[in-house]
Amino acid sequence: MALENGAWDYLEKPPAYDDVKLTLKRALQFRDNKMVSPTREGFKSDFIIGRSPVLKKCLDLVAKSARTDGNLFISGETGTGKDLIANAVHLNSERSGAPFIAVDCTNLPDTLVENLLFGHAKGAFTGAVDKNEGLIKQADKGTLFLDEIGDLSTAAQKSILRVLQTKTFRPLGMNKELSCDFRLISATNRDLQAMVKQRTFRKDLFYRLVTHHIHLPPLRERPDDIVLLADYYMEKICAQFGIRPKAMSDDFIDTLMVYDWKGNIRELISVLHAAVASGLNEPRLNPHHLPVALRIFSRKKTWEEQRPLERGIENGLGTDETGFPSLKDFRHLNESQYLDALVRLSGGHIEKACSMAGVSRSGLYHLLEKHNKKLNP
Ligand SMILES: Nc1ncnc2c1ncn2[C@@H]1O[C@H](COP(=O)(O)OP(=O)(O)OP(=O)(O)O)[C@@H](O)[C@H]1O
Repeated sequence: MALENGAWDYLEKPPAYDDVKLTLKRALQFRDNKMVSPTREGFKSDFIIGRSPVLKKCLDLVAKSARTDGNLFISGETGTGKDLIANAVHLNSERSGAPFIAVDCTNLPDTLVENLLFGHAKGAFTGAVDKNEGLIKQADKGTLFLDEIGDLSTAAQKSILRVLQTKTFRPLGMNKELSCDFRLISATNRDLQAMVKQRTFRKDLFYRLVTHHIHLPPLRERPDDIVLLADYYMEKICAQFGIRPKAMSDDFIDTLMVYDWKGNIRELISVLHAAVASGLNEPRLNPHHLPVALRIFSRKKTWEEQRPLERGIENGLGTDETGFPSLKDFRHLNESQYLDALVRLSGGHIEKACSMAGVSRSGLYHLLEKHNKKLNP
């Protein structure tokens, strides 16, 4: 009844910490998506997850670009969402009622490019028993998305440039030119500017492509988005498995946040799939459900980041000036290690812990909160 009357979610008593956290996170994300910047008013983007400042900036550009009709070029590492953004631009543009035609330019043989893009007339070559409408004609009034444009051969670059300049093309075996009206979006994870310098990509084509340019940041540069994406995809993946969404422990999330995500969001989705499969019968996922290579990477990185400080402490601060910790860091780490030992040795009993440490209850809770630790981890 409560849900029917507009409640966001409900929690069963006694509420588990993870459940409260998950529910609050979802509610905050929902609120954030509603409080979009004025540039994005009316822009449909609830399928694009993330609220890091860098992503928000990109989305403002995406929304602006959707309102215009100039060619858009999207760059970014593999798996950062170039395809997703191209779709969002089309969906939010005036061309959304017409087709969105995507072409993967990887490994397109020269012999096929013209036929694929421009189509052919009946009898144009042996085997052409029917006429074939090429992708450019299919994208008429809509959007043509050339994915991995950096992989186009020189010959194909020339053909595309001509279409962009004249807005006409000629199907194979036809003796007249046809006109076309499409918006071009292109994307690549290669450094197109460097390719122009090396003369492996045409400069004139490059300038035609980049009326608008959006660069999607890699996931490791927006770690806050990792948590939101993990929540979003955890729910989806669990729904695919036909199970309740699994909670993720703080350690699990920390491990994800430290990883470098070379395959970006695509890699995150596949890691979550693997984790769900590995912890299928458990309500909460822990780091041991993650692939070993990922855990080793994250552990090593955390260890290396902490190393100068820990080394300093282990050596009684030694004599080496390099990596000498600030007093604040030194105190913080000592305090944190002290709390770990206190929690362990007191067995998590508050009275015992207070008496061992000689602090008040509120003092101990304050310290635990400061270090993001719990008495009963
Ligand atoms: N911000 C996001 N929110 C939700 N899902 C995302 C987001 N960004 C990417 N994804 C998802 O990540 C996966 C990879 O995204 P996409 O295929 O768009 O990446 P790409 O940059 O085009 O990769 P490639 O260069 O390899 O073609 C897709 O499943 C996509 O839906």
